[in-house]
Amino acid sequence: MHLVDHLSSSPYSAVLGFAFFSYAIAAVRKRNSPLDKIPTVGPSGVLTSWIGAMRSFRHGPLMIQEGSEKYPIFKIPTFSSWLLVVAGPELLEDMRKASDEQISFLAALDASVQFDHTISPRLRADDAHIRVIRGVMTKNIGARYPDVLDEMNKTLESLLAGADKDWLHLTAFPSALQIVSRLSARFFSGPVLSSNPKYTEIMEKFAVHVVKDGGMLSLLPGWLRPFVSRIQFDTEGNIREIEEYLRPILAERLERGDMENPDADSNDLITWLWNAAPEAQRTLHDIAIRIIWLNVAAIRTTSAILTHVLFDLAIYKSYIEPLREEISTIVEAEGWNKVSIEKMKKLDSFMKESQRVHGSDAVMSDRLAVSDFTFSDGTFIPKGTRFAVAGHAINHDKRIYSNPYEFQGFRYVDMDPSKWQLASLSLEFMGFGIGKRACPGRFFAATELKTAVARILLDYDIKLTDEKAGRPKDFLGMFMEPGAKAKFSFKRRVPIK
Ligand code: HEM
Repeated sequence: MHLVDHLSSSPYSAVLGFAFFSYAIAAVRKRNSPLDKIPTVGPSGVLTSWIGAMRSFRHGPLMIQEGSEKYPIFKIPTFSSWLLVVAGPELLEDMRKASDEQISFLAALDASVQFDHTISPRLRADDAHIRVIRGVMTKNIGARYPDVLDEMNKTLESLLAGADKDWLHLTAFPSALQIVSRLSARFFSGPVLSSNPKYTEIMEKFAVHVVKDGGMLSLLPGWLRPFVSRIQFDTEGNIREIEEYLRPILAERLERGDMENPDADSNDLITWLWNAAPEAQRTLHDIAIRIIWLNVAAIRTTSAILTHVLFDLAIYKSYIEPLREEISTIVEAEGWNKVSIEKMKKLDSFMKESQRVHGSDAVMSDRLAVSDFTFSDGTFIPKGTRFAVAGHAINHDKRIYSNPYEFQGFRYVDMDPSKWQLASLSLEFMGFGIGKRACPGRFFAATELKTAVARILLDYDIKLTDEKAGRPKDFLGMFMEPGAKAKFSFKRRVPIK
């Protein structure tokens, strides 16, 4: 029998017919899709894009680097959908200027971290916590600086207690997490909670839970999410525990009438959030979930940068002495305070370079088009499209940086501080995001991080525990992860006073 006759008279014909029909529909749909006009990195055919998805799974950051060098906006195939990436300066400027009603940061964030299940749907009720960070919290960094310094000293005393006589080996990222969660807890909610390891442990657990479990839940159908979420993490139980820690503090302040005129001890996030919240959200629960979310936003990001900076100090040792000299000269003349920390320009530059080279994800600043959106070059994306910025590629663009892959710790020392300080925003540096929803905590993060590194540099020597193995690989998929297991070692260089 001829092959065609065989196929047409066998069950294969039905399968083949169905496959051909599906392919034809997919091809027509694809041709009509507005995204089809946007250039693709990797194969873009209905079937071949699966090969591209496999490539992007293994080498996504490289494909994004390639796309950024060729196009201002492009897409790469992934297993679930196209990943749309913006890299060109004019298009980034369009994103910077766009309103939340056009492209939404929160809708994109919510889609990936699933707030309803990982923290609470009430988080969406109001933006009070964002107003607080941008306003009263940032204004109070100077006034509250002594707490940051005191907590840093206490944290180092306990974390590095074994480093007096010999090298102490510590797993890098968890140690940075410990430092940052204590500093954040002290600044956010005072010394009683920052010195309570159970409180900081729950906050650290939330930081992992929201990102990891949220990401996993987002891949499941909506009806399954509440069940899986309950199996993964006892969100409600953990929130209740945080409420119990906050309850006596809040009750005492309300009884004393401290909220309107906070003294030094009650001038913190608990009071600020209470005052900023609309009446209906002045509840223990609402304060607790907002503090949890701000901890999540603050802890992982800051700990990752601290780890990268400490790795870079251990590797580029020639920077250590000039940095120590700068820090000790300024501290001897002016003491430890927010202004003296701001004057540490070499330290600022070193940390910014560390963030540039190692600290940005391949794609970041996700947005969701909540209405149809047209970029200034005419590129159209329909309502409902998610897109992101080529963070790592922009930070390694040779049109912006000379020798972009070379670590130059003092690259920004003499550059315009409004654009090139650690906490500055610029479309040529992707660290704290872009536009109206750029990180509101960046000023606190910069002060906290510089204090931590300055204290460590003055009192300790640092090296990679396994110098031969070198620095761990940066990327885990599209994300910059500072290596979960890598260790660094510390040894005290000045006696304890
Ligand atoms: C080095 C440390 C940090 C880094 C690298 C970082 C980075 C970022 C980035 C990239 C975004 C998204 C911006 C965008 O999509 O355009 C963001 C948002 C945010 N960050 Fe940070 N962040 C850091 C520290 C902090 C700290 C310490 C806080 C809290 C005090 C904080 C609170 C937030 C909040 C609340 C948002 C969401 C803003 C909104 O809803 O508009 N971050 N951060």
